[in-house]
Amino acid sequence: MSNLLEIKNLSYSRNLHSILENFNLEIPQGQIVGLLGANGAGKTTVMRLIAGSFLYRRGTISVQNSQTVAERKSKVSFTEQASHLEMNAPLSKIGDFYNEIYEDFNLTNFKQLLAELGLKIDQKLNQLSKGNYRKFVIAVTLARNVDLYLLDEPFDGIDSMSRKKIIASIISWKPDSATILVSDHHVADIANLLDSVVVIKNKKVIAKEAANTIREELGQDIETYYESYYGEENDD
Ligand SMILES: Nc1ncnc2c1ncn2[C@@H]1O[C@H](COP(=O)(O)OP(=O)(O)OP(=O)(O)O)[C@@H](O)[C@H]1O
Repeated sequence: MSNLLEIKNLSYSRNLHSILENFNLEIPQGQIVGLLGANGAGKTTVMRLIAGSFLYRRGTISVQNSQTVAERKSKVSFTEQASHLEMNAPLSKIGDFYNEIYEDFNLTNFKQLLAELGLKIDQKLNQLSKGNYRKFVIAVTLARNVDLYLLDEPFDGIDSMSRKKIIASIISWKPDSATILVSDHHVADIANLLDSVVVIKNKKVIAKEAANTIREELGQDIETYYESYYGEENDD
């Protein structure tokens, strides 16, 4: 299986504060991978670096063998890109807007995802509750046809029954070739979605394991596996 995402020896600092050091990560095509770590571990930063919203000086990031920011941007759909939208616009207009700016946007899929998530196309963005807004962000992110989807805490503010429904929608929507990196603090809730997990701590990937191995060979659930690595960050 070829790697869709390859991050090699990545180091990244912000305002002289080192956030990632010699960070390495490989993700095969077609997998749904949970990016786990405590608050401040660097999950959002890693996604911003992959998506090209943050620039790095040391190391390499390649998505489907593309390393330039412009090429990566065309291959990645990131939940954070759904910001700075016209809040007074109905979802139909936002769909049309995305359809104009992204060649890979699939309007039919967008409408279908909205319907599956219980949202109406004529609702205005500023009329959505926090949870429904998050559902819209998931729909607009997944409606692009790209190699890699970055979902940063996509279920934040969504009630647990809706989470289950959304996770079922993602599983049924996902094309075999699509790769998803998803962060979430409610590990148990997303466990069924995941093919593997990656744990970030002390600026690095400290653990990476297939979900099947965790369950069948280690005899643990994913939350217990994660908790065995969770703890205080080193203050170095
Ligand atoms: N502008 C900044 N200058 C310096 N350090 C920053 C800046 N913004 C973020 N950081 C630091 O970067 C680190 C990683 O933050 P990041 O948001 O990526 O973590 P996270 O794992 O996504 O956290 P959370 O789970 O709380 O969302 C944190 O230690 C944070 O303090």
